[in-house]
Amino acid sequence: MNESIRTPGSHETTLAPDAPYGSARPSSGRADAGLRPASSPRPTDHPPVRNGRIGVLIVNLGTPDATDADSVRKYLKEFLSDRRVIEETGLIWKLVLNGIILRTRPAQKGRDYEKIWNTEKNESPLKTITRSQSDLLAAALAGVYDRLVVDWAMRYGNPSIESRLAALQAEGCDRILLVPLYPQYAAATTATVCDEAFRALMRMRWQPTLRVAHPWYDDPVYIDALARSIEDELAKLTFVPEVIIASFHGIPKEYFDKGDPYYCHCAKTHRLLRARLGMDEDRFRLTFQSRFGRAEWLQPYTDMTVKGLAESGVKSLAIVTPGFTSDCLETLEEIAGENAEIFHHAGGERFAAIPCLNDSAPGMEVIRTVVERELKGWVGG
Ligand SMILES: C=CC1=C(C)c2cc3[nH]c(cc4nc(cc5[nH]c(cc1n2)c(C)c5CCC(=O)O)C(CCC(=O)O)=C4C)c(C)c3C=C
Ligand SMILES: [Fe+2]
Ligand SMILES: [Fe+2]
Repeated sequence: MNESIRTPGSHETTLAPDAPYGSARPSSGRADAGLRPASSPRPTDHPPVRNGRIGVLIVNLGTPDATDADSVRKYLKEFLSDRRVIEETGLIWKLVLNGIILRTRPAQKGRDYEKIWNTEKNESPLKTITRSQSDLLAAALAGVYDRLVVDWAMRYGNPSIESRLAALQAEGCDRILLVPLYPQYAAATTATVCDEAFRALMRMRWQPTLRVAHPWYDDPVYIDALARSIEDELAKLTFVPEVIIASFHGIPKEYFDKGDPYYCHCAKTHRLLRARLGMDEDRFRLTFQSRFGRAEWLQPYTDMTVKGLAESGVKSLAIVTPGFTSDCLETLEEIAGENAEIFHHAGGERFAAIPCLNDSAPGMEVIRTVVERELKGWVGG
């Protein structure tokens, strides 16, 4: 198991059938005894199966194992071959993916990952933070519930969802709460975590019962945690930003047109957070970042907004990224790096990127609230 696991020790039970399978004592008294042909084989007991524990698996998007082009290519190939992410599956897309994207992007992105890499642990910040969230969640719940095992996985790359579900099952978890770490639902993020988990279950004889956490885009605990963290971070700055942008990862506009609720979830988070911070729409903006490919994505785009604000005379700007549960390439490199540069080039003077909730106390309060709510009926009274 990962380091984060709390092992409840003696609480597991080892399940064996109440009587040897196929026991054919002539008058066993069992209701089905008469149904078994006299000549039926008599296998021995099935192997002991541990059960009775409850698993919590938190899952984030994924990240390459290293910054070299081959590692990034492997990660991007898995990611961009997911039909929940790129719905286009035609020959032209396959040619573009294999002939252009996977030839050029891995080296480029590898250099970007190098800028933010956690050299001490030799892994990306997304991995470091997700592991820490799992460890802290396990510690917070340790004294409250027995029989609980907390673990973490990545949708793409390692540790895989399949490997951690198998590990939880081997630990005796016959009920598992899956927590895709996305406050706002999108098919490209939340649904693909569920797809992957259920694909793993397809290969299991005795499937654990699975629950999936509901997205928490409008949860008062989440909105309050964001607001408190933004207020604290703003108080640390040497300037008061004229404008604050709430930048969410985008999706293609076509996915929204087809019914994905992601835009609505982001818009609601933004509206509630703006109200909680007491700011008007000019001061606290909603934008979408990380556009990929040439199709239209959700608008307004973050980079164009940042440039436009600087060009129109805004000198100080802060960007928050409430859709990311932890800092990653998209916040540390794209926002704190690229967008800071765009702002300064266009005439801006003071720029701040506000950290994500990460494994901070308010951030952990959000994850813990979501988990405890979803565990109701499985634990406690
Ligand atoms: C937070 C929600 C996210 C949504 C929605 C999302 C949609 C989405 N992403 C891509 C393409 C890429 N995203 C990449 C990185 C990345 N994306 C998210 C989150 C969401 N993506 C995170 C947390 C990360 C960072 C991972 C890390 O290691 O730090 C990348 C990889 C980097 C790159 O090559 O630019 C791609 C590609 C699409 C196409 C999409 C919606 C359809
Ligand atoms: Fe993404
Ligand atoms: Fe809607």
